[in-house]
Amino acid sequence: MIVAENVSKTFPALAHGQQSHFKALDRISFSIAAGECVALLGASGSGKSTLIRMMCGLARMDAGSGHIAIGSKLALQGNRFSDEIAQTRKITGVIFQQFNLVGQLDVLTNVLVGCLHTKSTFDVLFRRFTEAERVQALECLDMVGLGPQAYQRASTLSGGQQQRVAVARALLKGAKVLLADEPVASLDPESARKVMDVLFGLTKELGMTLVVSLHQISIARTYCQRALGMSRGRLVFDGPIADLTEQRLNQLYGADAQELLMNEPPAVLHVNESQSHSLVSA
Ligand SMILES: Nc1ncnc2c1ncn2[C@@H]1O[C@H](COP(=O)(O)OP(=O)(O)OP(=O)(O)O)[C@@H](O)[C@H]1O
Repeated sequence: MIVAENVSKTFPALAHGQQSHFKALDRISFSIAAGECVALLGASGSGKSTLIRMMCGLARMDAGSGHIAIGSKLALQGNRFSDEIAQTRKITGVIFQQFNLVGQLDVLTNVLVGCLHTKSTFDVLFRRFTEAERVQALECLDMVGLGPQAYQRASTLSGGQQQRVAVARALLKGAKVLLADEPVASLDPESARKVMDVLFGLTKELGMTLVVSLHQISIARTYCQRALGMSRGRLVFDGPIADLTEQRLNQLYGADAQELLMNEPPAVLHVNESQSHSLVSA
């Protein structure tokens, strides 16, 4: 479902007052099968967000890089967007740490934003949505446990609820691939658990592919079977999350590994795959 081949990204930088460059991604290659749930791990600055931005087609790679394909369509090739990028963007939903909701609009309208790519500029400007779109958006809100909040202003929701609205928006878009960039980093443990339950439960139920960058190892261990581990722009681990030994965590996080493990919240209970998403409470 996702293939990355030889992905590199260099940013301009200053070193000792001189123009220089900084390699944020260095020849990254991996492939992810449909339906997989993969944790993207690594210390701050290791390149996780940059990689996610490439996968969702928000940024270009270096000239001479390989390619990124989503759902057998080419998104990026070398330093250019592919002709097929509209198709890869259409099936890719992105969830950021900072929810990206419009606070003064109601929750339902924020979800309806997920279908903007199917509408004309005129409809978008005047927020003209069909009854069918509204019904579908309400269904998506129900799926993340927020049906009753549909007509509340988005700004009145808690952080965890706002993140679930972002998930509902990706569902309405009909995304087959979900890329989540630190979706629970700013949430308390209980809200984080609810958001991860929704993300994990729905992606399993709908057969979506999930790549989620996380700072909390315990959350990654609870929900994901596989991890990609980044260090200084390089992919240094790709395998079952159970194989992430202390030695490998030291490689990923360096001197911060011990502190990170000591500050980990207790592992949350693994959501039962047969549990319905309707169990999620507001
Ligand atoms: N637009 C940019 N210009 C210059 N450098 C950048 C730019 N974007 C990212 N970088 C650098 O690239 C490196 C990787 O950044 P990135 O945000 O991908 O890391 P990350 O692993 O997601 O970190 P965090 O976990 O803190 O979000 C960092 O050193 C960052 O400063």
